[in-house]
Amino acid sequence: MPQTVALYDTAALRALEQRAAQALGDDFLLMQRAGRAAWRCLLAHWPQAQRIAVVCGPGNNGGDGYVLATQALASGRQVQVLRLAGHAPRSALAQRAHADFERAGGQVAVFQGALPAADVVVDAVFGIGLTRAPDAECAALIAAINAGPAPVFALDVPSGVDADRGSVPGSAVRAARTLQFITPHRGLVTGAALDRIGVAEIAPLELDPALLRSVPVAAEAWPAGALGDWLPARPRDSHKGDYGHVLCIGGDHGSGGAIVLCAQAALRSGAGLVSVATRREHVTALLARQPEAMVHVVETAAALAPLLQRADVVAIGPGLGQGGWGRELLDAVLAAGKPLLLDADALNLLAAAPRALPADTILTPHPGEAARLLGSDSARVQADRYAAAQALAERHDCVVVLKGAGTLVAAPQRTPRAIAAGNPGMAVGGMGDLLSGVIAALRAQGLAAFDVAATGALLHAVAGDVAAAAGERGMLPSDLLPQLRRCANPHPQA
Ligand SMILES: NC(=O)C1=CN([C@@H]2O[C@H](COP(=O)(O)OP(=O)(O)OC[C@H]3O[C@@H](n4cnc5c(N)ncnc54)[C@H](O)[C@@H]3O)[C@@H](O)[C@H]2O)[C@@H](O)CC1
Ligand SMILES: [K+]
Repeated sequence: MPQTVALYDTAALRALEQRAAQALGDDFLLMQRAGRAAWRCLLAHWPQAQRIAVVCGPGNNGGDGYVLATQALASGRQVQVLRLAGHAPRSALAQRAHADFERAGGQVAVFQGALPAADVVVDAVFGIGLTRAPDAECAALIAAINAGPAPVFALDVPSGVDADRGSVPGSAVRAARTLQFITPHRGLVTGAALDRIGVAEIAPLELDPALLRSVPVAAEAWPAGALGDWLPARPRDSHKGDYGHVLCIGGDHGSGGAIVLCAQAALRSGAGLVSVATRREHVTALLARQPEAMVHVVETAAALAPLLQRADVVAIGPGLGQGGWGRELLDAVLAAGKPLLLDADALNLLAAAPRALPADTILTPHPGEAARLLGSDSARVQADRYAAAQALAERHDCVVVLKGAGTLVAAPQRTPRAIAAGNPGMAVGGMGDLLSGVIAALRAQGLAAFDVAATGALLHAVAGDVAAAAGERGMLPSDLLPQLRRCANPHPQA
């Protein structure tokens, strides 16, 4: 069964590169391994390709490209290497790889605005050494790579993507496949990178695994297969009291749907009991839709008090609004000190009036909400999702689930986790309300806050992927409800 996957940052990779070069006695060996592994990967996936275009940059990523091109030449393929006028090989290793290519009879053309016709285009412009947004000339090269009909095979990183942050500071190559060298990069599992990377593969370059253990892990990716390791068991002699009582609070005037979805998701994720505290006008519709929910009219904090007492976990925010009603209920919830999840307008209320949160509170912001909590803007949050999630977790001493493509889970002093599941069909109103219910239900089943945040986000994403089999466009949050049940039971008993 696939487990979580260790992800590394570029600082760790640089350290590894140095140690590996020392161990090997010649740092060019690693580049040769990279270029050759890339050539084997190209052959494995595009065995019919005869015309190979290789676009090389000035650094060692370009060097990998020259090694690949030399291999392609030796195999008798038609090879066209090109680069920008200003991208002559700069590093000693790239110069060596370039010299080998020329010695083998290869020629390098300067990019004049168009790429040659090719069956595969190899992107070796920039790897982990990207330091700034590509300038206009480089952006034109990237645009030409993206515009062609040929599939793009990126070496190490789709050029223009920040391998640590997952952001695209200017323009970036959109690859069909990316072969990462040595380790998976932490940036390539979140944010804008996900729309550039295509199918991701790793070439470990025969490095001693002990070397890899000598550098710190920057993040952990949680793929679908990890879900079964984290979902709590359901003993055969258990009863509803063993699975906790979730209280969902929200649904101000005109916003009833959000709290219905939250409660339904909590029920479909295995909570023993689910209560809802909402406005009177939503009660009938909610009960008609979901009779298993215990629905309470709560117009004041006083009416909430007995419900809070009975709850094991509280989820507040979906459809809560930012008026007096929502504020009063949020204040009462914070004072109660129960295990807590804050979402949507509860987060906006917190941003407007910051205050201490109970230990292990879980926040589930989208980038806009995270930005409001940080006094920033969504573009800056998206420019470094890891940093934003960590800063928010530390500011409020809580667990943060930063939603969006490649959802991140962060907490103080913990290695961040990146959810390696989910799809753009989930970009629709109401999906976040489901996530609140899922996480609250799993918390009620006894998981610790940091683990429950990642497990819940993964369950939600995997259910989204199963539901998307019928089509991403037009997928609704309620389409995920039956899939939540299916995915929350990955090992049905015989
Ligand atoms: N780290 C490792 O262990 C290994 C690295 N290898 C390759 O080496 C790469 C890293 O090489 P480098 O450190 O030379 O970095 P890159 O080749 O990614 O790029 C660095 C070069 O590009 C320039 N540059 C950066 N951003 C630019 C921009 N926006 N516009 C114009 N020029 C820009 C820099 O000034 C520098 O000359 C990896 O991605 C990988 O492909 C492999 O050879 C195998 C082993
Ligand atoms: K590249």
